[in-house]
Amino acid sequence: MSHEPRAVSWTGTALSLLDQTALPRTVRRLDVRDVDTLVDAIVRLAVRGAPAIGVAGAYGVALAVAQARRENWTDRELADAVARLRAARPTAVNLAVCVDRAAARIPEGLDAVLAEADAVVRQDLAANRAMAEAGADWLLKRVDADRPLRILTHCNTGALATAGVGTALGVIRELHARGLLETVYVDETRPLLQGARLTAWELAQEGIPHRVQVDAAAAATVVGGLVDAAIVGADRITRNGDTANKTGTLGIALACAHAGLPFMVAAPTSTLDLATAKGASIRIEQRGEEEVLNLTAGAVTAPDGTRTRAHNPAFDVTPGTLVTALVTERGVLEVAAGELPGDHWN
Ligand SMILES: CSC[C@H]1O[C@H](OP(=O)(O)O)[C@H](O)[C@@H]1O
Repeated sequence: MSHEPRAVSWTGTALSLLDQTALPRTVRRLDVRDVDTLVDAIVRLAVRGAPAIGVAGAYGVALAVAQARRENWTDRELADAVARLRAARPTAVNLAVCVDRAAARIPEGLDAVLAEADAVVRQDLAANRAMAEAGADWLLKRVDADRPLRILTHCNTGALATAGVGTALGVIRELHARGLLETVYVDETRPLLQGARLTAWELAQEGIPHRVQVDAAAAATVVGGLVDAAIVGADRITRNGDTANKTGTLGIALACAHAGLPFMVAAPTSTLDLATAKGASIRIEQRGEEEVLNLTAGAVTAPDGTRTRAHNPAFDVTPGTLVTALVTERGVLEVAAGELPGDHWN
């Protein structure tokens, strides 16, 4: 799949979302014309992925301005709608940053808000391209293999999570384009299966060789020498390089450290939260227990929810000391070796 059709696009009067809850079985778009429908779409991951929800948030401010005009909202009502949009999901920093960027343009009118949202898209497209190149260059130098590489990835970090070719999946696409990718081990990424449903769909569309594995297999895949590196995305990176990403990421980083393999994080600088010193301060989204308990595979269901509870943190935090390389559009930092984002970018 190229990055068309895009996960998020503005039609001129509505926000068009590729409904990621329906993929891969059904490809359908949602035309969203009001803020609370967009908030709901973000909360239930119809649109998801840190950069993509940043884009949706920026255009969501334009929806709010148009809705305010249509429904004669007061300034307070408009501000409240923007606040609901900004708070839809707490961990990915891109949402708040991009909503704030677009909201700052409200006094100039709808066209200015749309121009800011368009700029968010352009910047993410360019960042994706830069990260794909830089990440592939760094990894090929680091691994120094005379053969195509085997990569493990987690969740979905591709065109469905960004405005372009992806973050970690952009690096993987670049390796494939250079003829230097043997295969991708794709963690299914329970409970919502972003890997098995979305990453597999993107890779299959482009004939990129891959195999889906249960999340619990990731450590043995790494330690067993089946891959040369792991590349993941991020939702929020603090000043010391601590990285919030989809639950399960920390285990992969620990396995890579144990196996002496590169653990790479690919994220645009729009995912950096340099105002936060370390990962312990990141608010981790706690999602509904039903996502864990409603096991759909094999029609197995967990015991009655009244006694069987579930723990469903949407993300975990990987210490920067386990991040071999942080790939951004501004270059690659070897965080574990002491090159910290907070020291390099203000
Ligand atoms: C391009 S990074 C996408 C990032 O967002 C995902 O989370 P979710 O599917 O809950 O939005 C995951 O953490 C990915 O690494």
